[in-house]
Amino acid sequence: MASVKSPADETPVIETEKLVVGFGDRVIIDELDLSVKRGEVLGVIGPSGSGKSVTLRAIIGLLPHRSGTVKVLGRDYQSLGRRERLETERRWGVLFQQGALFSSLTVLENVEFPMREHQSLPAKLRREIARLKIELVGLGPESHNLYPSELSGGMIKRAALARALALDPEILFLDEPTAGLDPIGASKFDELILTLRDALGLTVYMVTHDLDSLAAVTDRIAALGKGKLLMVGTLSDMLGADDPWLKEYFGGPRARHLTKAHT
Ligand SMILES: Nc1ncnc2c1ncn2[C@@H]1O[C@H](COP(=O)(O)OP(=O)(O)OP(=O)(O)O)[C@@H](O)[C@H]1O
Repeated sequence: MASVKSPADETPVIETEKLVVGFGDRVIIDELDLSVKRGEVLGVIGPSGSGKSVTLRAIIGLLPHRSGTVKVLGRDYQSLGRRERLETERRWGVLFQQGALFSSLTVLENVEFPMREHQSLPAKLRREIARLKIELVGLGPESHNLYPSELSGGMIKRAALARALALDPEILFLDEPTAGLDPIGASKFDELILTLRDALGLTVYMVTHDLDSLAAVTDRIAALGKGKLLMVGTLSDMLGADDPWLKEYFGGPRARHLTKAHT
């Protein structure tokens, strides 16, 4: 299990306090308190539409919040000036649901992109670093000059992960990283996340619906429901939860093997 050798300590690197996010007259996230410790992998689950992606986007500053605070690496992002924001953004990498690679750039150019934006490195060095990141995520050199439309789903995820790692982040945000992958591809991706976490000391915030991924990768799980935190705890805690949605989620036929392994 991931939790056995987790290097997590108690310092929160992501912290929301009474976070409220809404659109028009709809409140999507309602006074959410959530904290992620350094070095841990937190899985975020919840029914479709419960606000998992909205929370992620609010934490990384892509969505404004109405009230409450979001602190990442000890800084309240919303109160930062432009320069400090850019400095903070360099310290995290994001893997969006569909990969969000630039379709007009090759894999190599996509991975170089954040370095172009945030660093002033000589072109040769930038290219060399991009090659290393691509190798790190398990893509071969034959992928370098391919465009996103020429990649398989698994390759897109890996290329997007290489781009998320381009600036040597401390935190990795993953939005459904294994969605759309076949079970073998998904479990390889899980292994990759754990290897990277252990090798690079990353903190990982992972939104997922994937039960196997939750079991393989996470140290703790936060369950959202109707904009609130239903529960936070280990997989074993989740398997013993009283909440009706959690009972159904972890008690359903797809979760039976987890129940056998963890209770
Ligand atoms: N830009 C937006 N404008 C208006 N409403 C939005 C916007 N983004 C998200 N929402 C609404 O916020 C709610 C939560 O969306 P979110 O994408 O966070 O759900 P989710 O929990 O990630 O769902 P899923 O598991 O299906 O991906 C949904 O009702 C969605 O319609």
